[in-house]
Amino acid sequence: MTAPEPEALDARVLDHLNRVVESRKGADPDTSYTAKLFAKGPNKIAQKVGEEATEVIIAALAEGPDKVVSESADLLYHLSVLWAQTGVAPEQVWAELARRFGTSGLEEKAGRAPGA
Ligand SMILES: N=c1c2ncn([C@@H]3O[C@H](COP(=O)(O)OP(=O)(O)OP(=O)(O)O)[C@@H](O)[C@H]3O)c2ncn1[C@@H]1O[C@H](COP(=O)(O)O)[C@@H](O)[C@H]1O
Repeated sequence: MTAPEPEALDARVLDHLNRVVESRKGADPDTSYTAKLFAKGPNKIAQKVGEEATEVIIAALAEGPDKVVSESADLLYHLSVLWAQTGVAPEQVWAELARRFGTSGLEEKAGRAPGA
């Protein structure tokens, strides 16, 4: 799959990335990093998401905005692999984000069951 069209260089790039990631299921691990991650399994994929999240934190606290950009891209890519591996369609995440519009985070927190 080729790069997205220039007019899609906004959040739609995530949909393009997710399709590329899905297309790597069953691909040759010698020619695809994504296929290699799928072959290593859920523990490795989850570990990579944790590592990349930590790298975003380090970038934000000590390395500056350019590094935040590149580490965020690494995190979103690995999250895309995790969604594909767990059978989550990106549209489910988009729908959940959309559902939350109009509800303040403070309001949502106040409505949680005790201890949740
Ligand atoms: N966006 C990405 C992307 N971001 C980061 N990475 C890879 O993620 C890895 C992260 O680097 P690390 O140093 O943390 O990982 P590592 O030490 O090599 O890995 P481990 O030893 O921890 O497994 C690097 O190999 C990066 O190249 C990505 N690999 C692929 N993509 C996208 O996925 C597409 C398909 O890639 P392939 O599956 O490799 O064809 C690419 O065209 C890109 O669009």
